[in-house]
Amino acid sequence: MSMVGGGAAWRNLRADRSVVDQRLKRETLRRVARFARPHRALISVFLVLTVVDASLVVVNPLLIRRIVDDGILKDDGRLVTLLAVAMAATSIVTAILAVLAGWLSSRIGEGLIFDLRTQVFARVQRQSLAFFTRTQTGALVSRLNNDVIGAQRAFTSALASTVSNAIAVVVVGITMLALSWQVTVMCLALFPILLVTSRYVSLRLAGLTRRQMDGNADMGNAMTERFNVGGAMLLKLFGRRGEEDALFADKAAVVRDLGIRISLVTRIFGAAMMLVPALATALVFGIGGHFAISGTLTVGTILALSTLLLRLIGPLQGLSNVRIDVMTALVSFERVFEVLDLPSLIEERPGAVVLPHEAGSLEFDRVAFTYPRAEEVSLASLETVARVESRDTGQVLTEVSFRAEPGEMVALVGPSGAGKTTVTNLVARLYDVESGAVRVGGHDVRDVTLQSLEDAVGYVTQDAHMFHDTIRANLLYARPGAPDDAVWDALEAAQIASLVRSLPDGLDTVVGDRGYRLSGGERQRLAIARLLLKAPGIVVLDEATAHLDSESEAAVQRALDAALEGRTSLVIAHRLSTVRDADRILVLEDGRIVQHGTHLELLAAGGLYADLYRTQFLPEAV
Ligand SMILES: Nc1ncnc2c1ncn2[C@@H]1O[C@H](COP(=O)(O)OP(=O)(O)OP(=O)(O)O)[C@@H](O)[C@H]1O
Repeated sequence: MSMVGGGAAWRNLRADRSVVDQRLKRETLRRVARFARPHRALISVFLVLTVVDASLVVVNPLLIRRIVDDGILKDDGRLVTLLAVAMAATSIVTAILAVLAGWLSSRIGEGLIFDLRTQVFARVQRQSLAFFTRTQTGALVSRLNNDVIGAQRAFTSALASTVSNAIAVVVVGITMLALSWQVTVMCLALFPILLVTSRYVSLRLAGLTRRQMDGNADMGNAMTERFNVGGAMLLKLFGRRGEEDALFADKAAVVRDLGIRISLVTRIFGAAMMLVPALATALVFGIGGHFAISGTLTVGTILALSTLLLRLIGPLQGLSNVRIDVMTALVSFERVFEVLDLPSLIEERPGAVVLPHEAGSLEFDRVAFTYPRAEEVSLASLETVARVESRDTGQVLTEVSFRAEPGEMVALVGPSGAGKTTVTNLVARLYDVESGAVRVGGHDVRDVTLQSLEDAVGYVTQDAHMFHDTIRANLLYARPGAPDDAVWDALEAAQIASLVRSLPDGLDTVVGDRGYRLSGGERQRLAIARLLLKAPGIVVLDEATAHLDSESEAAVQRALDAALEGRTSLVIAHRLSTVRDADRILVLEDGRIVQHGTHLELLAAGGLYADLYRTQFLPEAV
């Protein structure tokens, strides 16, 4: 048992036995085989090496027997030397085989992890926005990491240990029986003790380990929630240090107590692992010794038997857990497949047409919309991840119809929660309508390719996200390969060039999470520069509500003028200048358009717009 060490046995002990009760679908096995296909040459070589290595396990005990019986006891010095050299050679070959097999196993395993990871990433990336709003992405990522690694084990540890253990048990068992069937049978009678103990321990450990993992997760969650700026601030503002200390101590105590129990159970198992072979060895020498005295066994045979015995324990114990090992790996595969099979709410229709880049008009035709519920978008098996929420948010948009001709600006106004952001989300299919249609350039957005739609529509949101990367990389995200001239032109038009020029690293300044901290206004102007590089036909814009000082306000305004110039735009308006300039204003209330018209028309008509004007737009002007 040189290749698969005790580590596999330990992992087995901690494995969750409930997996064995799961019914395995034939389709899963077929898909697993499909995943393994590209690696089949490596897997075959690996298996051959494993078989050779497992068979070599009996060579040295047999050499010991010869060395004692024919060499030492018969005073044959030459034979002793020869056999000792043979023993050393066997050990060296075994060591080389182990290294080779380890290398192959990691190539297979890592190759498989790579295949699974890249496919899962691609699939998750193509999920609809709803999936990300409903799923705790951090938990999904760690869960998938574990499952991908669990699945990989099917091919390395599980496969290797099963083959190698089975071969070792057969070869060692036959050799022992051939040497002395009486002694072998008596020794084997002791092994059930080992198997029963290992079963008991694994049952206990599986439960305890699961609880410990839950406890650790609980503790981790408590820390991550409180050790970020938001959580830490809440804690300070409410002066809850004492209670928080006590709560955390409770969680930590659970982990401590479980740690002690796990260690105790582990030690019981360790003691049994030591005791059984020790008792069996006593039997070999006790009974074998008597046989030797009566002349039916040689001394060398007894020594060979006792050595073989020790090499039988690991494989026997490993085989008793094969089912769990294989099933655990396959269940991991199933979980990964589940993600790979997860349909996205936003899929491209077969035969979708390419939307022309300059597609100008935008039309909402009797649009109704309800946000999807958690169970519609997240994974059932990720029940701890998907926040179960049965509450239906109800219809958010009802009968929304309007049209923006090419080059027109339509402004959306309305009280908070009226559905303004929701309307903008439907333009680039971040969500799909429930009924009615959204048309861009006369095409229903569901009939065009996602790529061409995403190219035709550009967004600038209030809190424009930047990757933790350089300004250049963030801008080129909109148009890979754009020359520096184009980047600077966009920065100029977005009124942010002088700031970038003043930074020591210029375009190579790192922004985004933990990068150079941009102010709200700067961030929005950078986002506008990104949009200008992309140069979409339609622009969706959520104006910043945060109060900018008059200088950056003017800069943002000039940047916006550049961004909207000659483009069809849908703007969530927060500024008086925007509503004044808009070709049409839509007043939303509770998901319905209650008024529409130009600024002057609406003011004259009175009603909600006139109220909003007085409370929202007018104070800004004074
Ligand atoms: N991801 C979501 N899932 C479920 N409901 C949502 C989601 N996003 C928004 N809602 C709900 O939809 C309604 C409209 O929200 P929306 O964000 O479109 O309003 P808004 O007019 O943009 O408001 P504000 O001016 O405050 O940003 C709200 O009642 C809100 O609770």
